[in-house]
Amino acid sequence: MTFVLGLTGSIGMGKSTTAQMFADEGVSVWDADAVVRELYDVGGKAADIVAQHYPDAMENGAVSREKLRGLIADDPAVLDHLQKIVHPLVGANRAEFLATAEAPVVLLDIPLLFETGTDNLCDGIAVVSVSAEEQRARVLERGEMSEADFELILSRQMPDAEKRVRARWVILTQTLDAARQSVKDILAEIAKELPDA
Ligand SMILES: CC(C)(COP(=O)(O)OP(=O)(O)OC[C@H]1O[C@@H](n2cnc3c(N)ncnc32)[C@H](O)[C@@H]1O)[C@@H](O)C(=O)NCCC(=O)NCCS
Ligand SMILES: Nc1ncnc2c1ncn2[C@@H]1O[C@H](COP(=O)(O)OP(=O)(O)OP(=O)(O)O)[C@@H](O)[C@H]1O
Repeated sequence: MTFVLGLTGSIGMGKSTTAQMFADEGVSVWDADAVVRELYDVGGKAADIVAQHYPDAMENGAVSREKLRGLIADDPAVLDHLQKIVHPLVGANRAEFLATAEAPVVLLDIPLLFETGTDNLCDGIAVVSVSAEEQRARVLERGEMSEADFELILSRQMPDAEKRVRARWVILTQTLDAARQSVKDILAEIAKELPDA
C-alpha cells in the first residue's frame, strides 16, 4: 500500500523547502511547480501552445515567466487561460507518477491542491503555514514578483485559514527546525498506519 500525502500551502509559505525535507526522509516527491517549469521549457508540451497564443511570452523557445507575469498583470484572464492549457498536462504527469509509485509514502506537492480537487486523491494532507506578514516578506524579498503580482496570486488561492481547517496536519514554517520536526512526526504517524508497520 502506498500512502499518498498531499502537501499544500499558499504562495511563499514554504512548500518547496518542506517538500525537500520529506525527500531527505526518503519520501518520493512529485512537485507540481517543477512540472510546470518543465512544460514551459524548450520543447516542453506547454511551450508550443503558449507560443501560439502568447508569442510575446516567449524567449529563446521557452516560456519566460517574467514576461508571463507582465501579461497576467495587464490582463488577469491570461492566468485563467494558462490554467486551461497547463492543468491537464500537469494532471497527466501526476497520474503517471502515481501509477508507477512504489514507495510506501509518496508526496504530492501542489499549491492548488484543494482548489483543483486533487485533495480527493490523497490519504492525508499537510499544509505549510506562517504569518501573513512573514509570507508577504518572503515573496517580495525574492525580488521577482511585484506587490500587485503577489496580491493577484493570493486572491486566487484558498485562504490559509481555510486550508488549515481542511488539512489533517499543519506544518509551521517559522523555523527550519520546527518544520523538520513536524515532517518527522507526520511520517512517524503515517508509518503506524501502514499495514506492515
Ligand atoms: C503565474 C506564473 C507565471 C508565476 O511564475 P513564477 O515563476 O513567478 O512563480 P511559480 O511558478 O514558482 O509559482 C509561485 C507560486 O505562485 C502560485 N501560483 C502559481 N500559479 C497559480 C495559479 N494559477 N493560481 C494561484 N496560484 C498560483 C503558487 O503558490 C506557486 O507556488 C506561473 O506560476 C504560471 O504560469 N502559473 C500558471 C500555471 C499554474 O496554474 N501553476 C500552478 C501549479 S499547477
Ligand atoms: N521552515 C522554514 N523556516 C525558515 N524559512 C523558511 C522555512 N521554509 C521556507 N522558508 C523560506 O521561505 C521562503 C519561501 O520558501 P519556499 O520557496 O519553500 O516556499 P513555497 O511555498 O514553495 O513558495 P512558492 O509558493 O512561491 O513556490 C524561502 O526563502 C525559504 O528559505
